[in-house]
Amino acid sequence: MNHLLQIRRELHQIPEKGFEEVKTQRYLLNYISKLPQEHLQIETWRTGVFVRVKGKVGDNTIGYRTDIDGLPIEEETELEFSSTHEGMMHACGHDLHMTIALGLLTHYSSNPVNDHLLFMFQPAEEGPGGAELMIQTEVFKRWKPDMIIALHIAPEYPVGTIATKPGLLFANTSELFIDLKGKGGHAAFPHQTNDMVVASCSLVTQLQSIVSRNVNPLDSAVITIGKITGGTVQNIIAERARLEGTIRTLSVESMSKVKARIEAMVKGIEIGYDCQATIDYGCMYHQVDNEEQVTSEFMKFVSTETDVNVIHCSEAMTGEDFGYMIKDIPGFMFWLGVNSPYGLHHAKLTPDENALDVAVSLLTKYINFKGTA
Ligand SMILES: CC(=O)N[C@@H](CCC[C@H](N)C(=O)O)C(=O)O
Repeated sequence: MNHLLQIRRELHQIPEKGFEEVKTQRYLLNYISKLPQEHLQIETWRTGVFVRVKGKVGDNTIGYRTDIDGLPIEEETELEFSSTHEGMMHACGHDLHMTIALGLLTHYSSNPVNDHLLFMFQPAEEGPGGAELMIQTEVFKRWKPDMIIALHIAPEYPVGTIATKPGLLFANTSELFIDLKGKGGHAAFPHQTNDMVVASCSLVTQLQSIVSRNVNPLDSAVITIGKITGGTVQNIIAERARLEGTIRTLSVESMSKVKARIEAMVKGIEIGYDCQATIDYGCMYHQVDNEEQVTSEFMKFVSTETDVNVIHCSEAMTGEDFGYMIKDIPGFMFWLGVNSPYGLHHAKLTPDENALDVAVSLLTKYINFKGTA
């Protein structure tokens, strides 16, 4: 079997939650330990790994980041190499992202370029967020890259397509957890209670008006409530309910505005339903803002390649904590076409593995170009 396929399939079987990527880290370290070590320096950070490939001249450092965590989804692909971890799946392509990073590292471990390369295997992209913490480490500061690259698989594009743009690519995100506490009681005596199922339904409905009525129609925002829990059994009025969701905005300012409106509505629910509410914003990610010059240069580079097609895409409401890595260091992220009928975060996501060779080959050419310039 093709070497990259084998890595991808082995990693696919062991998806783990953010900061619990113990087997994944062991797999990565074991793989890296078998590469020629002469040019490599390896450091771990929590469940992540840094690998530096010392350059031949070594004034500059090119960073390459992959995320390594999985998602709490029960896989339904029926692939023979499906997840062996119940209720967990690599449903956002991080198994492919890691494989591509290992493919590049394998090549550069015996073929270093002039520049140093820094590979970052970053935990917890799906939450609670590893990038912001990883760049605060002493190791990152010591090996600080001058530019950083990352990719994300794109199920909607065919294999051989790369899509990106200079400037804003991914949105600002904030998780959203709202807990409501009222007064439970007998289903037959609603007048003696404050029903948190009714309160939560009303709140979910009200939240829908924020994007349609409070955000400039020429701007964009999303409020998604992905999970509601409340109550205990069908004939008891629920004392508690919890809403879990996420907020997405295309500007930092809109995020503050959306949050202010949510807070006002939650206050209204407290008064209207005589209950107590708490809001927790969980993890928040800074927008992915591709640096204009390096992204344009990359797109131009890809356009000269005959076997890859580059598209100037629109920004997306997805979030990525990679945004923190390129906040102060020039860099970019791009979409890699993997042609899956099912999208990201879907239990039947089946990326076309031919995209692995496309990415490794393209990025090897690009890093050679940048790293020997
Ligand atoms: C690429 C991608 O799908 N990223 C995730 C990031 C999630 C951040 C956080 N857990 C949240 O839900 O806000 C995404 O859902 O866009």
